[in-house]
Amino acid sequence: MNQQSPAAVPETAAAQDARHESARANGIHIAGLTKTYIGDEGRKVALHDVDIDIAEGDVYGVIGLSGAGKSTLVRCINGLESYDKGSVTVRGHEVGDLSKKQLRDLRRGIGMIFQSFNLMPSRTAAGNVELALLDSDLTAAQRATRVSRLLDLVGLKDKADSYPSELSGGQKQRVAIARALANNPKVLLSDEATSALDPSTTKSILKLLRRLHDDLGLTIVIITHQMSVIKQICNRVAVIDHGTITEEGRTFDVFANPRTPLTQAFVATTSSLGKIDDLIADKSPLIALHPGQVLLRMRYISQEVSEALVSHISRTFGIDANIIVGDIDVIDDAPLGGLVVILDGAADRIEAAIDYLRNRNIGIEVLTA
Ligand SMILES: Nc1ncnc2c1ncn2[C@@H]1O[C@H](COP(=O)(O)OP(=O)(O)OP(=O)(O)O)[C@@H](O)[C@H]1O
Repeated sequence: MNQQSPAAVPETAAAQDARHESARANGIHIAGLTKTYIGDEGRKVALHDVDIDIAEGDVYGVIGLSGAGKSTLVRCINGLESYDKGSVTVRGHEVGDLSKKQLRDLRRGIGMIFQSFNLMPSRTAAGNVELALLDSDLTAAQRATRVSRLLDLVGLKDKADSYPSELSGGQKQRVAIARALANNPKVLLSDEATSALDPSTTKSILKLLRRLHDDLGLTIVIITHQMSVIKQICNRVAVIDHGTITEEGRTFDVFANPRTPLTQAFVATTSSLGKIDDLIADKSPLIALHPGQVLLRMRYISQEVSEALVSHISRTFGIDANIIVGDIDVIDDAPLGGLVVILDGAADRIEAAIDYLRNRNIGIEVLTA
């Protein structure tokens, strides 16, 4: 395993401390955050004891199923929702302690984009972007120059005079991004911004966000229920389940070694290795196991090709290893290999082979035994 990508090197305690400090000073630091709603159906704990450090410059993903608490988290970050307990600091300011005016200033420094774009149908693309500047000290001419520059930034200069009804979903989201960047925010919150878009438009919007992140030094928080979005753009991810963070880490690490069943299910949606779950559910003859055989899913830092890994364990432990599926992902610029195999041999030899793989930092899931 001689992969040299930074993502392949284990995260050190010093790196974690540095992230923590960056989150507190210039990013988003969330500690012990608890939010309860009191509604017609009684009390509903939407967030429970949430801790998250989003360092300056992160593209940080928060993924969860519907109702997990993602939007509540975003609303706590930009001060639209109060919280019962804990702390939310954005660029060093405790959101819950801010006055109304300070909150307005905070929100000006946080751009937001949504699934539904939230554009005014009666205003052109330029008019929608200009809306975000009406509170500023800029003159009409200065606003027009800035709007034109923003539309250029998102690749829509020629659509300045088009109305939302004349734009595609991807173009509408570009207008919304231009509007979100109008006041030079340091932070951009994206709440399911690509959920209504087809995969290729999603890809182009994520590419745009990545470029804006790189060029403008933005910190971006991506809220999504799609692991493919996390895979394409985020350097770090938190999995939220029923208001609790169940897994958190570098995107590469989470994909290489998903720990909880929910995260494993999310990861499975993005790779052909996930197809094996359908084969199991369908009781496919392809993976019908004889007594003593074990079906194994492995994820490993690529470079070491699948065949080499498989022939090595076969030779060393005197077992047969049959490859069912193999593929390579690229996550946070680092390749991640995956393989599903059936192991066949003496039980203690198979166990020794699995121990060997685990000790070599290969993510292992025994699917059926
Ligand atoms: N204003 C409210 N009053 C009462 N309960 C609420 C309110 N807003 C959200 N909830 C509940 O809090 C929980 C978290 O909701 P939230 O909208 O944050 O989840 P989500 O992960 O964003 O879901 P989705 O992806 O469906 O938007 C859900 O059970 C929801 O029903």
